[in-house]
Amino acid sequence: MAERRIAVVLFNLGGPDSQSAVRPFLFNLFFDPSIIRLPTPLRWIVAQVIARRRAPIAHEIYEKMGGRSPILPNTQEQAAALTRALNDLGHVKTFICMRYWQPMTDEVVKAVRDYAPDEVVLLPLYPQFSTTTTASSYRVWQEAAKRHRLTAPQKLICCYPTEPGFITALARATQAGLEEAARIAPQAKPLVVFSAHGLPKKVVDDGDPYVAQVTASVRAVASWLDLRESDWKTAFQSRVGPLEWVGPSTDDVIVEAAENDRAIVVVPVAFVSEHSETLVELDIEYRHLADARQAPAYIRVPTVGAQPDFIVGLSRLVRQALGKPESVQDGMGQHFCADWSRCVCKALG
Ligand SMILES: C=CC1=C(C)c2cc3[nH]c(cc4nc(cc5[nH]c(cc1n2)c(C)c5CCC(=O)O)C(CCC(=O)O)=C4C)c(C)c3C=C
Ligand SMILES: [Fe+2]
Ligand SMILES: [Fe+2]
Repeated sequence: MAERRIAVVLFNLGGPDSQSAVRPFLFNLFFDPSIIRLPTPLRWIVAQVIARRRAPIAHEIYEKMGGRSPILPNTQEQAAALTRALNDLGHVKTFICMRYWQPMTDEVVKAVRDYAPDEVVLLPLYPQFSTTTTASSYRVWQEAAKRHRLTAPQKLICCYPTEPGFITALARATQAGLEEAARIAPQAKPLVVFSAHGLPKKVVDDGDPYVAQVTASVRAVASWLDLRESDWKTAFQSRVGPLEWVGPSTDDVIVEAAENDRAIVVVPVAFVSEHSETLVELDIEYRHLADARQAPAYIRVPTVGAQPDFIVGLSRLVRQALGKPESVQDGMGQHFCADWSRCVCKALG
């Protein structure tokens, strides 16, 4: 019998690969109706205006990382590790599909169609579901699949905020961060600051489950580490634009912790690889805030990246979606949740 051909598609955000890509990347982001909820002609104008205004700040951010985002090479490393973890399943090929910069959806859909898979598994590199990330990637994927006649059965893994491999990888890295803080500042009480990308408050009020799922991830890590409530806080970073965003903001929490002589251990809980939000915002800007207030320690825990526990977790999700023993297919047909009892991702339907 011929080997089953499986395509695994990793959804991620993407990032500029040169300084000249910064403005078109920002335009793509702000032209997304999941990010700016306006009708098309107006959204096009608004996206042009915001991209032009934001470009100088974004240029500075990417300059600090050598003029480009490392999100693609980091995602490629995860893709290679995941392919190895799935090689017993048959002929498995992993594709990367970025939302706002290359490789983008049309190109990837055509590559997947040309691979002629028997099954396609769509795996967002966003453990927590948001209308602004997973749902946005999924919508443009479906549109492109129709356009390019990709007809193989497709399954979306919607979210996995408490997937054990993800939680174990994050908890182990946090444990190492706490040990480092104790070595640098043995006298100081540590505070673990779980930091997630924020969202406009209106998006959450309209039913986006992202913040609830971030909270589920945080509680799972805190419980793995046996932390007390006073040992940790959840905070939200990367605010852009004039709207009110969910809080508390990571910078405020860091300033307060530093002023209270806490040793700060920052854990990125919604990013699974390194990019501007970790390497610049957390490592440079927020470290500067902590140093200026003489925090006894400021440790930034690395993202889970290609850590074996995380990759095993991702491979488990793919196996579940392919209908292997522990399949958790829900009532929505093609949609799979790692933990449906906690999942409120009906926003997808
Ligand atoms: C959990 C992941 C993310 C959510 C939710 C999210 C929502 C969101 N983002 C913006 C605006 C920007 N995001 C930018 C960069 C960026 N965002 C994410 C992830 C989420 N965004 C990542 C991984 C990155 C890094 C990309 C890279 O560097 O490779 C940027 C660009 C950088 C900058 O100018 O600060 C913007 C702008 C909004 C408005 C939003 C929800 C409405
Ligand atoms: Fe973002
Ligand atoms: Fe779900």
